[in-house]
Amino acid sequence: MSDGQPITSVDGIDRGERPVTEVAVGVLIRRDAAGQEGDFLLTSRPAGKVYAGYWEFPGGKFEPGETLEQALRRELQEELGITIGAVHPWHQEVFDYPHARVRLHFCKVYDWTGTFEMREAQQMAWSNLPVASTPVLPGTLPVLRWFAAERGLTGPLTLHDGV
Ligand SMILES: Nc1nc2c([nH]c(=O)n2[C@@H]2O[C@H](COP(=O)(O)OP(=O)(O)OP(=O)(O)O)[C@@H](O)[C@H]2O)c(=O)[nH]1
Repeated sequence: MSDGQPITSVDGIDRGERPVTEVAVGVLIRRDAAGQEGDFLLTSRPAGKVYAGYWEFPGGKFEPGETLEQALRRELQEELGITIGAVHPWHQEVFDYPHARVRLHFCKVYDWTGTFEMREAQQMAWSNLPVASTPVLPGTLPVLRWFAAERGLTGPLTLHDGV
């Protein structure tokens, strides 16, 4: 189920009703002195996970009883070693992958403390459009579209994916 939200199938296959896994995703953004949004942080998926090596925004699944903010705070601490400040929910999307149906709760984050540590041996890249770190996860592409719309950009979203 998806609570009536549109579902995007990554491969065009309709798998019918499936349980939805809630995922908290952090879109960390650097702002300039004037407060304008600039680079955003992408991380690569660690070896051993589905879509290993693909680039995404850091985050992960809610644990039982967690709120969105709690899940995001915990995931970014666990994966990156940072403590985030305010969480700004931005967009939600439901994606149907062969391995799972996920509802991605994308949140903007502008403030954090601590030093970035790649605790899952992933890579990180401060990025801007068009994104050079490819391939990106299918469920990550909409974020690049939203950035392009907000920033009034019409060119390619990535340098190598042909999108
Ligand atoms: N973190 C993250 N996950 C995404 C994004 N886009 C997207 O489709 N996903 C999907 O959301 C799910 C997140 O699961 P995950 O494996 O990263 O979560 P986790 O860290 O809790 O993993 P684990 O507890 O299974 O090890 C995956 O199915 C992943 O393919 C994204 O931008 N960021």
